[in-house]
Amino acid sequence: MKTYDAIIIGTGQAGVPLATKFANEGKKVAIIEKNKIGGTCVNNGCTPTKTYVASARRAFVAKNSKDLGIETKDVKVNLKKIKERKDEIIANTHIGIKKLFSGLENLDFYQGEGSFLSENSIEIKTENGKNKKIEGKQIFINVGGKTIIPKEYQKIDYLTNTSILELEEVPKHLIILGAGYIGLEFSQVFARFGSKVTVLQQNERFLKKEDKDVADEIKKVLEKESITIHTNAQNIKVVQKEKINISFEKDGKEQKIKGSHILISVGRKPNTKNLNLEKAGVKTDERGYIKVNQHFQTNKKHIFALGDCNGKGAFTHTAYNDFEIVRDFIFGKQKRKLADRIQCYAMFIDPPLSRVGINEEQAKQQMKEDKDLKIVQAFRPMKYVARAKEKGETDGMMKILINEKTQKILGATFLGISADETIHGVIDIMYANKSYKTIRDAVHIHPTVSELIPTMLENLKELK
Ligand SMILES: Cc1cc2nc3c(=O)[nH]c(=O)nc-3n(C[C@H](O)[C@H](O)[C@H](O)COP(=O)(O)OP(=O)(O)OC[C@H]3O[C@@H](n4cnc5c(N)ncnc54)[C@H](O)[C@@H]3O)c2cc1C
Ligand SMILES: NC(=O)c1ccc[n+]([C@@H]2O[C@H](COP(=O)([O-])OP(=O)(O)OC[C@H]3O[C@@H](n4cnc5c(N)ncnc54)[C@H](O)[C@@H]3O)[C@@H](O)[C@H]2O)c1
Repeated sequence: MKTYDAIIIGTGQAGVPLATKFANEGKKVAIIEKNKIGGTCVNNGCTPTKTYVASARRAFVAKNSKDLGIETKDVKVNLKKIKERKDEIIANTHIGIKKLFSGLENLDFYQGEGSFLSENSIEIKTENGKNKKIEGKQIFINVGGKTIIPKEYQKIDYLTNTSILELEEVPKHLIILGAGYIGLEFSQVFARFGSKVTVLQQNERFLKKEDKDVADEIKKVLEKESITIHTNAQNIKVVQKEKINISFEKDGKEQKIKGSHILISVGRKPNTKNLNLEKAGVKTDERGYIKVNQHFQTNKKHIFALGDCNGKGAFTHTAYNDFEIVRDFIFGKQKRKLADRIQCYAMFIDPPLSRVGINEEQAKQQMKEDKDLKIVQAFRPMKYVARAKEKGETDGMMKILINEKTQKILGATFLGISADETIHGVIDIMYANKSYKTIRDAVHIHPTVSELIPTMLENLKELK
C-alpha cells in the first residue's frame, strides 16, 4: 500500500491549497476527488452563479436605462451563450488546477471516491472498478456539502443549483422553494433573463437572519422586478403532470400555482455519509457535521476536517480560512485559531447585501442581556449617498454598530450598490481591533460610497 505524509479527501476550497503547501514543503501528498476538480465553488457554486449574476445585470441595465437617457430595443437573452461563457471560465479553472498538480512532483491526484478503511487508511473507489488503497500519517477531510431534497419532493423533476446551471432555455415560470442565498440569487437572475419567478418560503419572517427593515427592503427590491414572494407558505404540495402544480396554505387559505420548472434551495447538508467515518472513529454531530477543535482537528488528532463539512462556515472564504489555520498549525509560526475569525458574508443580489459581525437586532438582544453594555449605531440610507444618486441606484442602507465604551465596531450591514466591496473597510478595522474613529477621521475618495462611512460615523445614535 502506498504511504503518504498527508491524504486530502476532496478538492474544495481548502483541499487544493493545502495539498499544494504539503507538496511544496517536500511532503508526499495524495488528493482525491470523486467529481469535478475544484469543488462546489468552482463548478456549481460561487463562480458559475456570479457569471450568471453578471449576465443578468447586463440584461437588466440594457432593458432599464431609460431613466439615464439611454433607450434600447430588442434586448435578447441567449442562455446557451451565457452557459457557454460560464463553462469556459470553469474549464479554465480545471486546466489551472490540473497544471498546478502536475507541476508538483510530491503530489498524486486520484480520481475516485475516498472512504476510511481505518484511521490511517483510505480506499478509493473508481469508475472502472479498480479500487485503490492508500495510507496516510495525517488525513484532511474537505468533502463539502450537497443540496437537501426533502422526502416529499424526491420523486418530482426538480432543479438544484447544479442542474439549473445546465439549462439552455429560459424557464417560462420558475418556482423556487426556499428564500435563502441560493433561492434569492437565482430568483433575480432568472427574472432578469425573462422568467416569471415565484418564491415560496415556509417562515413567516423573510430572511430571518437579517434586520427586519433590511429584509423588507430586499423584498421590495425583488418585488419591483416582478418576483412574487410568498412567505408563511405552509403544507407545500407539488404534483407534476405536464406542468409543476403547487398548492400551499397561507393564512389559512389554500393557494394554487402552476410553473414550468421548480428549483429546490432549502439548505445544504455535509457530504459525510459515505466516508465510513466510524471505521476511523471520527465523531460527527447529529446533522453529520464533523466535530472539530479550534485548529480543525477531529477527535482523532491526526485527522482534520475543513470547509463546509465541519459546520463552522458555509462559504468559500471560511473554507479558505480553515486552510490558513491548519497550514499555520502544521507549518507556521503564526498561531491562528477559529475563534479569531470574524463572521462576514455577502448575498449577491443586485444591489448586494453584505454583513460583518452582529446586526441591529442582535445588538438590542445583547443590551437586554447585559444592562452595562451600550451599543450605538451609525445609519445612512443609500438615497443620501451622492454616488448612488449619480448612478440612479438608491435602494438600501448602511448601518454600523459600535460599543460606546470600547469604541470598537461590533458589526455592520450594508445593502446597496458596491456593498460587497465597501464593507471591507469596516472588516479591516475590526481585524485591526482599532477604534471606529480610525475610519471616522480618515479621508476617503470622492465620489464613492465609502466616503460616506466617515460621515455616518460622525453621527452615532442610541439604539431604541
Ligand atoms: C449555488 C451556490 C453559490 C455559492 N456562492 C457562494 C459565494 O458567492 N460566496 C461564497 O463564499 N460561498 C458561496 N457558496 C458556498 C461555497 O461554494 C462553499 O462554501 C465552498 O465551496 C465550500 O468549500 P469546501 O472546501 O468545503 O468544499 P467544496 O467546494 O464543497 O468541495 C468538496 C469536494 O469534495 C468532493 N468530495 C466529496 N466527498 C468525497 C469523497 N468521499 N471522495 C472524494 N471527493 C469527495 C466533492 O465532489 C467536492 O468536489 C455557494 C454555494 C452554492 C451551492
Ligand atoms: N452569496 C453566498 O455567499 C452564497 C450564495 C449561495 C449559497 N451559499 C451557501 O449555500 C448555503 C445553502 O444555501 P441555501 O439557499 O440552500 O440555504 P439557506 O439555508 O440559506 O436558505 C434556505 C431557506 O429555505 C427555507 N426552507 C427550508 N425548508 C423549506 C421548505 N421545505 N419549503 C420552503 N422553504 C424552506 C429556509 O427557511 C431558508 O430560508 C448557504 O448556507 C450559503 O452558505 C452562499
